[in-house]
Amino acid sequence: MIEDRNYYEIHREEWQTFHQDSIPAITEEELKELTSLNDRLSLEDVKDVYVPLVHMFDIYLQQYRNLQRDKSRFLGRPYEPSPLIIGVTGSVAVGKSTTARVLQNLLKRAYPTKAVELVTTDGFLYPNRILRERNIMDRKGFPESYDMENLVQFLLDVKTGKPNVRFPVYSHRIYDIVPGDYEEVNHPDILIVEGINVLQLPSKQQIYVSDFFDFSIYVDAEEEMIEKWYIERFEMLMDLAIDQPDNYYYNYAIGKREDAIEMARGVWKRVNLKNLREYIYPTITRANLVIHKTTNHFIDELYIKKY
Ligand SMILES: Nc1ncnc2c1ncn2[C@@H]1O[C@H](COP(=O)(O)OP(=O)(O)O)[C@@H](O)[C@H]1O
Ligand SMILES: CC(C)(COP(=O)(O)O)[C@@H](O)C(=O)NCCC(=O)O
Repeated sequence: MIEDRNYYEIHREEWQTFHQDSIPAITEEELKELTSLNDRLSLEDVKDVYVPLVHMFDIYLQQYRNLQRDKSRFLGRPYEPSPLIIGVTGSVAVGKSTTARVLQNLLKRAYPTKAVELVTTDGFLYPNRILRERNIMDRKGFPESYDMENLVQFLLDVKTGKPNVRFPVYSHRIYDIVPGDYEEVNHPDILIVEGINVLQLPSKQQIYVSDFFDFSIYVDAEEEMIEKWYIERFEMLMDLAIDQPDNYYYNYAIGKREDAIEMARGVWKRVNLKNLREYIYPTITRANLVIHKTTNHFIDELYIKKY
C-alpha cells in the first residue's frame, strides 16, 4: 500500500457515502442488470465503490468541458469537443479489465446520450512473430513488447477528433494479435484505456501515453493474491479450451493439471511478477486514484491524489 502525504486515504465505509445530486441514484434493478453483465462482480462493489467513483468522474467531466470551452473562447478558436480519457492500470490479472468494463457500463448509464468506449493496450503488443524474431517471447508485457509509438499515435488521433480510428485486437485464446482484425472508435465522449503499461514512461518517444489522460486509476493488491487470481484465470482459460484444439490453452487443458499449474506459476514468477516489480508497480504514484483490493477481490481502501 502506498504511504504518501499527497493522497487522501479513504476507507470503503466512508467512500460508499459519497455521491452527487447531478446523477440520479442507481436503482436495485439497474444494479442487478449491471452485475449480471459480469457475474464475477459483486453487487456491493458496484454500489459501494464504483457508483461513487462515477459520481466523482462527473466533477472531472464538467471541469474538462468547461476548461476546453473557455480555452477555445479565449483563443478565439472554434470549440471542438474531445474525449475525456481515463487510464486503468495495475498488474496482469489484478482485475483491470473487470474494473474498466464496469466503469464503462456505469458511465453509459450515467450519460445515456454519450459514447463511452473501451480500449485495451494488449492490442498494441507486437505479434508473436515479431516477439520471436526479436527473441523477446518471454518478455510479453514488458515495455519492449509493445508498439508504443502506435499506441501514442492512436491516442493522439482520438483526442484530436479524428473519426473512425482503428486499433488492433489481442486474443488470450490464441495468445497473439488477431491477424487482420481491427476495432475502431469514432468520436467517443469518454474513452477508457486499460493496460499494464499506460502510466509507464516512454523509452524513445517524446510523448507519454499518460499525457492524454484526464484521470488515471491503479488497481492494487498484494502479490500473493494476484498470483492466486492469475492461476485461477489460467485454470478458467484451460477449462474453456478443453474442446478447442486450436486454442492456445488446449495442450495444457488435456495434459496433467498439476503440470500445467506448475508451468503457470513459473510464468507468473519469471514474467508477470518480474514485470510487476520492475515496471508496473513503480507507476503507482502517477495514478490519480488507487483502488486497493484484498481477499476475494474485496475493495477495502481507496487513495485519491490530492494535487
Ligand atoms: N471483482 C471481482 N470479483 C471476482 N473476480 C474478479 C473480480 N475482478 C476480476 N476477477 C477475476 O480475476 C481474474 C483477473 O481479472 P481480469 O479482469 O482478467 O484482470 P486483468 O485485466 O488485470 O488481467 C479473472 O479471472 C477475473 O474473472
Ligand atoms: C497479454 C498480457 C501481457 C496482458 O495482460 P492482461 O490482459 O492479463 O492484463 C498478459 O496476459 C500476458 O500474456 N503476459 C505474458 C505472460 C503470460 O501470462 O503468459
